[in-house]
Amino acid sequence: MTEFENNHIVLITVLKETRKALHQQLAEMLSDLIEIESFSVEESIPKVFHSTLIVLPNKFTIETVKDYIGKNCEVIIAKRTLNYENVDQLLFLPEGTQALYVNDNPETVYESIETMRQLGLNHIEYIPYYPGKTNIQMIKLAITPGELKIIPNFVEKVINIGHRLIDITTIMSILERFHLMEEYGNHVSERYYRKIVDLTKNLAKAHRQLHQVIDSVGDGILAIDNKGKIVVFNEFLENMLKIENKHAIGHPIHSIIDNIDLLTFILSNSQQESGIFVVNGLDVIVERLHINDQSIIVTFRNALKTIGYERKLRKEFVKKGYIAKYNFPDIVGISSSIQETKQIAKRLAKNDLTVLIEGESGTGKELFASAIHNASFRNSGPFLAVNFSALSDDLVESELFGYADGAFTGAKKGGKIGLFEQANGGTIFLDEIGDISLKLQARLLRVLQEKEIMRVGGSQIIPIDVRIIAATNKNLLKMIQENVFREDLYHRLKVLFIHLPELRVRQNDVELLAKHFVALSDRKVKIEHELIEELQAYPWYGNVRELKNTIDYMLAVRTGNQITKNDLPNQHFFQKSPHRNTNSYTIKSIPSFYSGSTTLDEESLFILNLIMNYEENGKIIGRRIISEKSQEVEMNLSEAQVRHRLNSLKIRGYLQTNRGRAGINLTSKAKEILNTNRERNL
Ligand SMILES: Nc1ncnc2c1ncn2[C@@H]1O[C@H](COP(=O)(O)OP(=O)(O)OP(=O)(O)O)[C@@H](O)[C@H]1O
Repeated sequence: MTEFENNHIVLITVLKETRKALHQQLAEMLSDLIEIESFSVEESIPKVFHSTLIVLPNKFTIETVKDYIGKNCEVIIAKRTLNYENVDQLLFLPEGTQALYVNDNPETVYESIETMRQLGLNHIEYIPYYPGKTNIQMIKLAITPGELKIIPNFVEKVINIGHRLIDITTIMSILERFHLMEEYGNHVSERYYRKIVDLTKNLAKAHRQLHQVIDSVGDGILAIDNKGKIVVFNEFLENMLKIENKHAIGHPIHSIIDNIDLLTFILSNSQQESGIFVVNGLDVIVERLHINDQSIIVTFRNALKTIGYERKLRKEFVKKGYIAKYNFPDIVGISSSIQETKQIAKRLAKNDLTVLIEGESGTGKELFASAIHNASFRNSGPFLAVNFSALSDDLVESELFGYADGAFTGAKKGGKIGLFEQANGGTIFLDEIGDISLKLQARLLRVLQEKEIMRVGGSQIIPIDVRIIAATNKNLLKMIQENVFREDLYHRLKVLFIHLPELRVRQNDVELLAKHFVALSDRKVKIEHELIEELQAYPWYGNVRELKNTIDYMLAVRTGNQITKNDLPNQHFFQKSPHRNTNSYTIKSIPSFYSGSTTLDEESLFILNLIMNYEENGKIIGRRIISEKSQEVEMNLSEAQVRHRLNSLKIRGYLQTNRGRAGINLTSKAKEILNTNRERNL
């Protein structure tokens, strides 16, 4: 799957009006999280988009706009729903009113009429109308979702119910695509429901039919007025709670809900605005909103069925299954650094102590953990890989430690066995250990010290026999200084230690790895020699995983039996340097061959600038000085990294080594770029 560079989406529509309406809606929901751009064919679309998440208002638009959708784009076709805010205008029409329903194509016309009927707005007789329709009835009243331009002339009165809105599941898909779901999903859905809630307030005053609007929402909705009486109780909730609406409306909330925890939650003013409860045997996500400090609105979603993301996250949590897939021979690399690391890891495998693996993302931490397990005496036991970045604290805790019978509302009967217990006799791999809360750190420390666990809400001590391998791509020492990681836990974890070298300091592994990944998919494909040189010169901030993704991409787009420089993805594909905000250079971190223009990554630019300064002052500069200077701007390049950069700059024609004198010289190509950049920065 392509990773897009920024949280950025482009909405493309045919008509300007649709663009404006949907842009406004997306902006209301998402603008603080995602940058939204929008274009319409009517106003003109300025360019072809690449590596972009494109949102289209319906499937008919694809054909019209397909030429603007370039390489590596992903398209989300929005699901649309009636704009509930505006339908109240229809309620006051007398029974049997005839109205043209006007939209731009037959399919949406019939679909919308169906939705209107489902909403209970069937006191109106809808007559389909769309451009090109034959057999037209001259009706004087028209209803349209924003398509004012195509209303036929004979119509005298138009009710514009506004453009159909993008529905919540599409909004959630967008969030998920940028991995924002876990953190912001609730928050955004709250905004969405708030709209509906505002509507409910109007509705209460208006017409009983409006309840059907509320009923059409696929979640339970309950509203309570300032006296604690129920004012809205929709059909979904009737089914969920097995209580008829007429027995709920007007009654105090406590006469309807007898689950004390749920009731307390609904009526409390606490910060927590959502929780998981068991309602009639179902796991339900309940969200609470206070409106004007007086009324309360509560939504009930079936945790497993509705959006289903909690379950997905759980799956993600134990994402790699229960078997260790990799062995030491699967770890490819001829560089001395990787060879040495493998030797050390093999020795550690024979031991049963805790291991901490440190390394940037994509350097192969999980690969090593798996190989260590397989080479250890525990290899016939389970290997469980858990990733801490995926779930909330409470869920992590119950997943890891399990819970006792009746531990909390929603706890399954008989309790649940946690991952530590499941890993008994084997190894548990705790990935992204730097992401766990201090509370969990304390629990984990106890596991390491005592080799025993206690289930959440339980009192029984359960001994466990599990080897722990932890991994981090964060600087735990720095986190200790910042008081967000416990020092005692760090030492317990780091009994044995492996550091995995970044791919950019083992340039000589690139060729072998590239060939390895090609071979994994199709042995017959060759790699062009020049491409290998380009790959070796690239800094690979996403390490081996990024190289693998790049090769996979090229294998997919190649035309012949060889992958070449022409198959390289464009610049947005690549992960940026983590240092990209630490200095003020304007030229971004993409080497020239990827962007097609003369751009340089910040580190290379920093090095070239430094060499120029030294040259201008008649001084000689070497690797050590460059490395030291890089520490001053927190770029922290080791001498090996500097050597690698210098080589790469040489290959790309920015540097030459002058045999007559010691040191390195800039080429005219480099000087030109640096001078332009200086002018730009002035
Ligand atoms: N030396 C290697 N030889 C072969 N494949 C490798 C090597 N190093 C990494 N890989 C591959 O690169 C990908 C990323 O590796 P892995 O998941 O182990 O990285 P990681 O350091 O755990 O990443 P993260 O910190 O992001 O979880 C995997 O597909 C893995 O198989």
